[in-house]
Amino acid sequence: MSAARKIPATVITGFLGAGKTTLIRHLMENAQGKRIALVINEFGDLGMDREILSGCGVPGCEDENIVELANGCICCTVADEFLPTMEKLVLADNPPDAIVIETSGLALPKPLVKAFQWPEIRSRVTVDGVVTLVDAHAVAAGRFADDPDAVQKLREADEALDHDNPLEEVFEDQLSCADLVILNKADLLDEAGMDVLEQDLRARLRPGVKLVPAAYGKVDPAVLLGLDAGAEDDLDTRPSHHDDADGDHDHDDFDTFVVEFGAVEDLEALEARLAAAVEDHDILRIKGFLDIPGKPARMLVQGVGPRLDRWFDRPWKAGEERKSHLVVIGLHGIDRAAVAREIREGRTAAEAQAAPLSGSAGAA
Ligand SMILES: Nc1nc2c(ncn2[C@@H]2O[C@H](COP(=O)(O)OP(=O)(O)OP(=O)(O)O)[C@@H](O)[C@H]2O)c(=O)[nH]1
Repeated sequence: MSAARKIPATVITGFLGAGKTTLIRHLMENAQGKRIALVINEFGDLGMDREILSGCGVPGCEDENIVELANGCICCTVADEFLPTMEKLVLADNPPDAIVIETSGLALPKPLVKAFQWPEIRSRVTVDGVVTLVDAHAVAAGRFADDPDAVQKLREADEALDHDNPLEEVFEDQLSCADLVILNKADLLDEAGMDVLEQDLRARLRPGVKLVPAAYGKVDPAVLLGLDAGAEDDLDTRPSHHDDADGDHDHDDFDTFVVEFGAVEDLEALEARLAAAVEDHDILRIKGFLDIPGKPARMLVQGVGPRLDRWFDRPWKAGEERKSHLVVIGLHGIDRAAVAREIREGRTAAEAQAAPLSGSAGAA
């Protein structure tokens, strides 16, 4: 097969909650007849993004059009999961016009691009571009930067400590691998804030990489697709914190788990408990569904750092178990039992007294 007929694959990367799923939904809504296959690489075997997309009702987002790679690190499952998935897509009787891959918000994109160098894939697919979404609001708020005081305290406690910030590393790897950067959540920053952010980020990008501001991932598909980067052929220009890792790297910086509970009678109280849990623990992301009694639809909950969004996404299906369950992603070592208890029951009186909440939400 000639290079000209390779299927273009777009890698959508970006930290947890930057807006990848939202952008993909917008892309599918505006695909204008282009047949796009979706591959989703989740962190942990939880299937939440697939569930959110297939529940959004947009043509092209049906469950059967989405392939999920359940292991958060694609480079470790290349042979078992990624290659067979890609082969199935490209060898189908009616192969897609384009492939869009949503990486886990904790994934390093370079190993994924590297996987396209495997001979079985290279002859049929090319990486059209790595599109990195940035949560402009979170970055401007310094969420990926080290807290200098905290680092100093750690250093004082342990001279030998090699302090790497896993958030910063993932974020920088995603930037330095980009062919295009979308500054998403522009609605949450003013123009001056966006300008400062743009200047700061530009210094961390490869030369010539464009920054495009956006709200809710509303970017013209013509801007996202057709970058023609052939990224698998110029990996050397995309530095990574893990270049020296020799394929042997650590997956243990982050933990993910599910908290299940019953129908939610008092939504405001739950929101206050979630806000308290986010403040008390190293929680990076919360997403899931709630059973609200008397409502025919399930409620989708999206928490990114301290921000919490919620809306009804689709009616419960006939025979579907109505349940409330939230996926929590946090830094490694997070106290799962304490988080689950706080979400289900709230802070204990002693906890509330020991650390009054800084936000507007009070402990429930
Ligand atoms: N205000 C605002 N919220 C946004 C924007 N884009 C996405 N969101 C919200 O941010 C939350 C996370 O969006 P997602 O699209 O799920 O983010 P993601 O990058 O796919 O998240 P992970 O898969 O967990 O990494 C949701 O509540 C979205 O509605 C935006 O431009 N502005």
